[in-house]
Amino acid sequence: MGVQIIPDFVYSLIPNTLVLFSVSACFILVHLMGTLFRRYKYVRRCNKIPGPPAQIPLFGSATEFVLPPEEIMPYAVQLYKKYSKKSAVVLSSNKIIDKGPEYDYIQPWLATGFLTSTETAMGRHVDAQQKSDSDYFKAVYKMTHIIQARQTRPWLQPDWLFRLFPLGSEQKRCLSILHGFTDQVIRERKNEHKLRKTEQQQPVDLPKKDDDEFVSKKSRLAFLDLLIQASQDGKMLSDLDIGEEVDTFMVEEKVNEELTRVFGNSNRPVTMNDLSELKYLECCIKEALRLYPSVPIISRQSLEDTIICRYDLPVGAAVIVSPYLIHCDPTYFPDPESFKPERFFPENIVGRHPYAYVPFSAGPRNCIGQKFAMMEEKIILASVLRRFHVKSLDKPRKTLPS
Ligand code: HEM
Repeated sequence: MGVQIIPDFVYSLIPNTLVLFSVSACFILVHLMGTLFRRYKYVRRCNKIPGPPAQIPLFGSATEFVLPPEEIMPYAVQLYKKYSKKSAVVLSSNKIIDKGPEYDYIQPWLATGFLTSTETAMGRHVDAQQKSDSDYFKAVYKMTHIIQARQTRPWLQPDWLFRLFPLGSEQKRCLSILHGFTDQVIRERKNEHKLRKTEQQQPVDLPKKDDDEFVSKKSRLAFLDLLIQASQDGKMLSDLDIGEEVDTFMVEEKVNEELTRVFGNSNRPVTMNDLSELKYLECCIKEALRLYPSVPIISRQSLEDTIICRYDLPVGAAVIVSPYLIHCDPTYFPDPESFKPERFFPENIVGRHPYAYVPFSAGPRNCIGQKFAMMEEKIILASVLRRFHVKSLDKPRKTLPS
């Protein structure tokens, strides 16, 4: 039987290791207690702000939003109706100016390619609407789902922890599809540019493109007869459906009248002067941004302790402002679900709360591109509507989530 000899210095190390271990454990414990106590004080301060009571101590109301993505907005509407008794101006504050952490989860996708990879904006057609099952289309939806999940579930928020969950590997897979597509688009566009350069060096007589014909008023009116025919005595389209189509048509008609007044029958490009004339079109764009704000939720984080509406908001608190909810508030926009460009006529905006309409946010962190965006939309819409009669295949939103 062999005898194992343990050197003396190993014995001398054991008490030292024990001491080190105990000191570390104490240190961690004290640190943990301190963090929990700070968190307790923080949640206690936040709980004085009207809102749903915390379900799990120390989590505050964060767990309220651990819901399937499609249920988040309807629930937010309920909370808004219940608790939004006072209007507080958060967006103009210089203390609540930092972007909230909710944006971090969009970063891996948006920062590296989302803006350049949407559909036909880059001149390449994804065919997503026809091929709704395309990998790209699925990846877009999956990514929005993952972002929402991370925004509402604290355990998915630290990057290292998120990577351990199946959603972490799912995100990796989606990003490789989305970025792969972007890279391909850029490659193709570069090749096209190269080709065009070569063509320019060897000029050829291209056949002249036919001028686009305006859709005549007569044929636009025939559209109504078509609707009535299509209704087949209410079997295909109800009176309500026809009514909606007629409302849409009336708006279109007004836009078309304005376009005809400004451009006549000319096919000339849109000028800066024209843009200031297209007042009704501008109201239509504003109304569309009211009902369907591109940024439905804005998140901010307070830089220091702040008082809002007499409530104490501790430093670091996340504040969510929802243009989507504000825009649907009947206090500011009666009959909020209806598309009524007239709401934005100068006489109708008199007296409206200056923060009741915030599709471009407001205050010190508002959208720096809003004038450009409005001009761009006007030019594109004017150019398309002068030549085509457009009909959405999507039904307008029927009812607000209750
Ligand atoms: C209809 C089109 C657009 C809408 C609805 C829109 C809306 C918004 C909103 C709501 C914000 C604030 C987001 C937040 O604080 O979380 C924002 C920020 C911003 N937008 Fe836009 N935007 C549009 C087009 C543009 C364009 C065309 C540009 C650039 C040319 C642009 C540049 C920016 C920038 C740089 C910010 C960040 C400002 C900051 O954080 O200080 N936007 N936009």
